[in-house]
Amino acid sequence: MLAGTMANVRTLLSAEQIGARVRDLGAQITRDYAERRLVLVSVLKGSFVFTADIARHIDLPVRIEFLGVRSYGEGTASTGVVQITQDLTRPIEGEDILLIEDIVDTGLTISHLLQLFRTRMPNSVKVCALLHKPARARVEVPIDYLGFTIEDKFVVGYGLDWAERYRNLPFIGVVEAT
Ligand SMILES: O=P(O)(O)OC[C@H]1O[C@H](OP(=O)(O)OP(=O)(O)O)[C@H](O)[C@@H]1O
Ligand code: HPA
Repeated sequence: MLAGTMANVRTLLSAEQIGARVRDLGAQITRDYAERRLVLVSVLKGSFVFTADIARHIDLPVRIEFLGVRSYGEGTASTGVVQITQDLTRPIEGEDILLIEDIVDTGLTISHLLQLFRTRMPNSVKVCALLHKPARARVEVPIDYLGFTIEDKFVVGYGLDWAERYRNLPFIGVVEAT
């Protein structure tokens, strides 16, 4: 394919479907975290779109932190090595942490982050993921707030990339072979 040309992407979840689910998740989080010290930790880069959307449906004075994590590189399979590329800017001791993930695929990233965060003495750590791909799970991880369970396909859009491209698509889709 030519650089700068959009591939054929089959829609799996439309912008409307995602929007409705994100609104519901935000309302649920608002109810569950009333009177608590909620910190959303956006697991970059993939979660930047989901974080921006869900944060605006949480009616609480949340703190938002960003954590840079990478384990896929240019390919479509996890390297199994979870690399922190940018850490939080403040301590999280005593706070209620909600990790915001675009996708739980093998589960290796979230599993690593849960272990890391528990050493930092927060009051609680929970997981909010837009997508879950159970067919590829290599470790079981708890997902406290889940948007959608999806089939075993490599997906792009709404923050998710393929070799750093397609994050800007407003829907979630599968790249079709041409
Ligand atoms: O459950 P897993 O198999 O660990 O996969 C999930 C992780 O993989 C992706 O990140 P990636 O390493 O591609 O970095 P990116 O968010 O910068 O695209 C995604 O954003 C999740 O963080
Ligand atoms: O299906 C996927 N798409 C994009 N990034 C990913 N990281 C894990 N799984 C995926």
